[in-house]
Amino acid sequence: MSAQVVAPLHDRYDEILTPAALEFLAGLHRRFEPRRRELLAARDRRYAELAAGGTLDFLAETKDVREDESWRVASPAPGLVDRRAEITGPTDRKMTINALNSGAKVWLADHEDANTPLWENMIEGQLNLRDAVAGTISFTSPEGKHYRLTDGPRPTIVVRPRGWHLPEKHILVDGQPVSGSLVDFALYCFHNHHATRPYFYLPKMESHLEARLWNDVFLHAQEALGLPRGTIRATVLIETFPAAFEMEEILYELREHSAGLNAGRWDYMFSVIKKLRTHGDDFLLPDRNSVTMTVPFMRAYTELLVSTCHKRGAHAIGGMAAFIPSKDEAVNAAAFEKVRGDKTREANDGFDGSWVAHPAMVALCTEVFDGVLGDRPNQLGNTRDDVRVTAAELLDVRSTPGAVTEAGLRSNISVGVRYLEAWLRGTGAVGINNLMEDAATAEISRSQVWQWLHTAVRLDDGQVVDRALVERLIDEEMAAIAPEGGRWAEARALFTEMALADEFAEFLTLPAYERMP
Ligand SMILES: CC(=O)SCCNC(=O)CCNC(=O)[C@H](O)C(C)(C)COP(=O)(O)OP(=O)(O)OC[C@H]1O[C@@H](n2cnc3c(N)ncnc32)[C@H](O)[C@@H]1OP(=O)(O)O
Ligand SMILES: O=CC(=O)O
Repeated sequence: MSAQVVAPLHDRYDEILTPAALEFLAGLHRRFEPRRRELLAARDRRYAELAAGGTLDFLAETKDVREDESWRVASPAPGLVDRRAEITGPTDRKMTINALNSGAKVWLADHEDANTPLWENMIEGQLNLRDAVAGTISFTSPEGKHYRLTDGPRPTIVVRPRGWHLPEKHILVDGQPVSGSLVDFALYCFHNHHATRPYFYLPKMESHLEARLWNDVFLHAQEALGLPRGTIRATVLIETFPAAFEMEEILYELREHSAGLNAGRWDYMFSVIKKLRTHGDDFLLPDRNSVTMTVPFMRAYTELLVSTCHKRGAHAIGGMAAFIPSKDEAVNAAAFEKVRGDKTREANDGFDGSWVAHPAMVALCTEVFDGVLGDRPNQLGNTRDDVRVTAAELLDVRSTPGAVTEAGLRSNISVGVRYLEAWLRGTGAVGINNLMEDAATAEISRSQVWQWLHTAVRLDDGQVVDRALVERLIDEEMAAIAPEGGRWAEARALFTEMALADEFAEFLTLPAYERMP
């Protein structure tokens, strides 16, 4: 039996949900679902060890991989040699065209954190990707503005599928929901491998064994589709605390298919909070917006990422500065200055390129990397032999300067509820207070509220965070938002539930997905 679709089939959905594509997906599901489940259970076991007082360290059992100087990842694939400016964003039709016209070298086409896994988003996203790859995509907005692809070089498309934890409840195999990761991977790969090389950004992995699972998925897919080994390429986001201790092993597992690593800073912060949320002051971060990339634990992580990548011939791609353009001139100038500073630090540290959230920032990122790369397509030769990062440095969260404040608590509440409201409506990335907010940044906000409450943190003004305070601030922040229409009541209820519950929700997207039609 093939995969079964249990959701409405709108116009053109039959072009994506073809019998052959569903058969391919069902084959992947049957082969890999038991391992996916086992690896998710392994995450839980590892967390239980941490909660019981354990710590993170480089793995003893993979020492040989780290100490073997001889191996390298595959040479950079066509379209992925020069990655100095990468734009990220959802795959809705208008933004797909805007991203492809942006002048970036790469477009991260996001089926993950900048997207809501609403059924329509997922399937229409695949249609948009297919039309984009074919070069036929166009769009007319409700206001009558026409969008089409401009002439000139276009970014290489790199699709970010959902993480291993997310199910796709609208497609069943043998009565079970399939993995969202496999749906996004399979449908894109199946429909586009004739016209383009299938490239991916892989999110939220917690171990090299999860990378091994992806590698086996690639091997199987290549064989099933008649593609030469190594055609599929993947850049892995190092964005969980455990993965920072396994960067080299992750490259090794995917070496035939590797296109490097990316420093997914926002999810990384979320993971630091999540994994050591009950460990007290040693792992207590100050207000979200005060944690910069230059604090010791973030610096250790990015330095290790660049040196690990370049030692193995892999690209190191920088992360997202969340400042976005504004209509207010002063705010806009400050946003560009902050992004310039961030990209300059990354380029000087040896990154080969970096991310921007908005087309208006592509030129800035390009200019900064041009300044360091010049005519070279990347700086893989900058092996950063000066870098030595210890486990203790990766774990040094305690040295992060800054305070936990009522303003920070309020901001976390306000951002968390606003983001959830947009998410429930089907929008996965929004601008709030001149910052790009997506699932990763919102995860930090709601996790800090949980952590500060459940460990009774004392704010800088002496107040202790307790249930009464959080409930009062939720009331006040909701009053300030003055919500009308939309899905505010559900967003507030979900945020409150996640903030106050004894059990920490592993991902905000899981309970939110249950509330989605
Ligand atoms: C932590 C991480 O995982 S980061 C990676 C995931 N996050 C993302 O990818 C976020 C990407 N960015 C975005 O989604 C958007 O920039 C937002 C939501 C933050 C702001 O979007 P808007 O409010 O539409 O911004 P703004 O009004 O300035 O946009 C101007 C134009 O640029 C377009 N645009 C803005 N960002 C993008 C983008 N990333 N890709 C393509 N087009 C974009 C808008 O669609 C709009 O087009 P139009 O003029 O043709 O209507
Ligand atoms: O996915 C990227 C991040 O910063 O999180």
